Amino acid sequence: MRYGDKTAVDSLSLRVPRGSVTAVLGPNGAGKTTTLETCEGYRRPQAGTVRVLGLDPVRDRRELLPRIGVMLQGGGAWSGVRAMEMLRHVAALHAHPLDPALLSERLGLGECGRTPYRRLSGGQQQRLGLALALVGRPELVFVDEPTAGMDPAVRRSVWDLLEELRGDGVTVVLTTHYMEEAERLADLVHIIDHGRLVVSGSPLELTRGGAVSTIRLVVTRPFPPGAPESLTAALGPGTEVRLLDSLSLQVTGPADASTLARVSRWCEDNAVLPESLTLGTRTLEDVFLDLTGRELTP
Ligand SMILES: Nc1ncnc2c1ncn2[C@@H]1O[C@H](COP(=O)(O)OP(=O)(O)OP(=O)(O)O)[C@@H](O)[C@H]1O
Repeated sequence: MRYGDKTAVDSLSLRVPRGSVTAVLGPNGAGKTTTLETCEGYRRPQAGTVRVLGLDPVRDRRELLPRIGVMLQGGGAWSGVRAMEMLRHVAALHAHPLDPALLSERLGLGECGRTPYRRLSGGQQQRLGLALALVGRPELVFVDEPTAGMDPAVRRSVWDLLEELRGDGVTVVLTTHYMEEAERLADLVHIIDHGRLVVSGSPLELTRGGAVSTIRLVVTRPFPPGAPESLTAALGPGTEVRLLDSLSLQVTGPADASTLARVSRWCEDNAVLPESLTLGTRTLEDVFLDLTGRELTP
């Protein structure tokens, strides 16, 4: 997919298993929304093929639309329409809708049912957007940044709902910036950057790739100059040391007792007083950084 000279999605090849939750993860401008919009039939691919439930999203739109739900990143409702009015309207367009009252209750929209769309808070607009995507009992739902702008409690209730959908056999494709969201919800994560696939796998496969883990060292006074290089030399091959800030660094490599002992000996030899030394598995953030050399969330 190109916009003028700009290539937004480039030779991207993804497959989403039925009944799974698939997360498309990537930094701003990676091409996530363009990918989703192409699957939803809003954009015709300039090259390549898209099939959704076996159908062509542009050519077979009439057949496909009743079977999918779409939550856009913003908008999707008239500015003056009241929340419940909109939900009931969309429900009425479907053959076997969910009960709008129950769904709105579930998403905590009860108290703002009479509020015009433009006066809803960002989080309420998001929840209404999700309700609109789900009310027609879709087989497959596309959700673009479903919990952006939501407070943590509401975000968790949306996660519960998305998990229930999977339990009911609904296929969920979501884009997200939140690592925690992808790690918690997704069966399969596709990390994309500059419109290309960087890596795919389950969160566990990606974060536990081999025996690689991290050790995080936090110290009480700033590290001496050249600390990462000297620690790298002390640890030997197979480990990588990255300064996170003046008081903390991260070692990536085999997080075993011998590496821990060497880190601790290096602290002693360099008069560095550790405040904490913690072992952790890698996050999807680390995976992205390793593969691209850049941060996922700026
Ligand atoms: N309508 C458009 N016209 C021109 N360029 C566009 C258009 N839509 C997107 N782009 C560009 O295409 C690239 C991919 O954009 P896209 O919105 O698909 O990324 P994204 O991963 O969804 O980003 P975000 O996380 O910010 O939503 C970006 O560089 C963006 O600036």
